[in-house]
Amino acid sequence: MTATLEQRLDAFRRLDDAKLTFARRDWFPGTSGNLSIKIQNDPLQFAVTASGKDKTKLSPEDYLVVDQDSRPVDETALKPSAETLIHAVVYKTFPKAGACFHVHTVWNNLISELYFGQRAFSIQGQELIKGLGIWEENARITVPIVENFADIPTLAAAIEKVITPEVPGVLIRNHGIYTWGGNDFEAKRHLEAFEFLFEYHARWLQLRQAVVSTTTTN
Ligand SMILES: CSCCC(=O)C(=O)COP(=O)(O)O
Ligand SMILES: [Zn+2]
Repeated sequence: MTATLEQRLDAFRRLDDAKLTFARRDWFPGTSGNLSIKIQNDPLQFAVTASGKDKTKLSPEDYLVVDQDSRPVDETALKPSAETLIHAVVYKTFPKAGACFHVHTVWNNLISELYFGQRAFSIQGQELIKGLGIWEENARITVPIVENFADIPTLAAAIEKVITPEVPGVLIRNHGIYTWGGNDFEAKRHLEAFEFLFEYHARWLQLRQAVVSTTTTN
């Protein structure tokens, strides 16, 4: 069965909301980023941003619906995001995922490069970890980091190997983050929590270094 017009319009409207919210935060520099909302599981169909668009703007040609092979469901001149395969991997790996968001920010890029050697970024004891749906005392999270392969099937396969149900995100080295959730509200909350944790940690390293330099030179 294919998605109804009502389902598509609802997904497009939700994508508009998420897109404008993230655009206001400058989370789509240079047309980067892509967003999707799942419409149905069996067979998989999801609405995804069209490739190369200015994501700070709204137009009638912003989204299209694709299938489990990342192919458009309808005849269209629009091209799905170049990274649609990654969204498909998320939905196939986690059938309960209902939305998947990808942004490039300075903070997520810095953390992805700083910790690429360990292939993971870990952080503990931060309140915002609860924003990821993890409520245990003094929780520690580990976000996997993959190489930024130019070949998207290779990148998608690398992501498929490292994503886990415990932590709803993956960093791509010097590229950005993919995060997901049961619906668009949850995926947005996860993205905001990740970005807070990345920025906090990067700023903490800077401040700590500044304090160490001051105390050793005085
Ligand atoms: C100029 S950004 C390079 C491609 C990318 O990483 C991205 O997120 C946007 O690609 P899309 O095809 O979804 O516009
Ligand atoms: Zn990207």
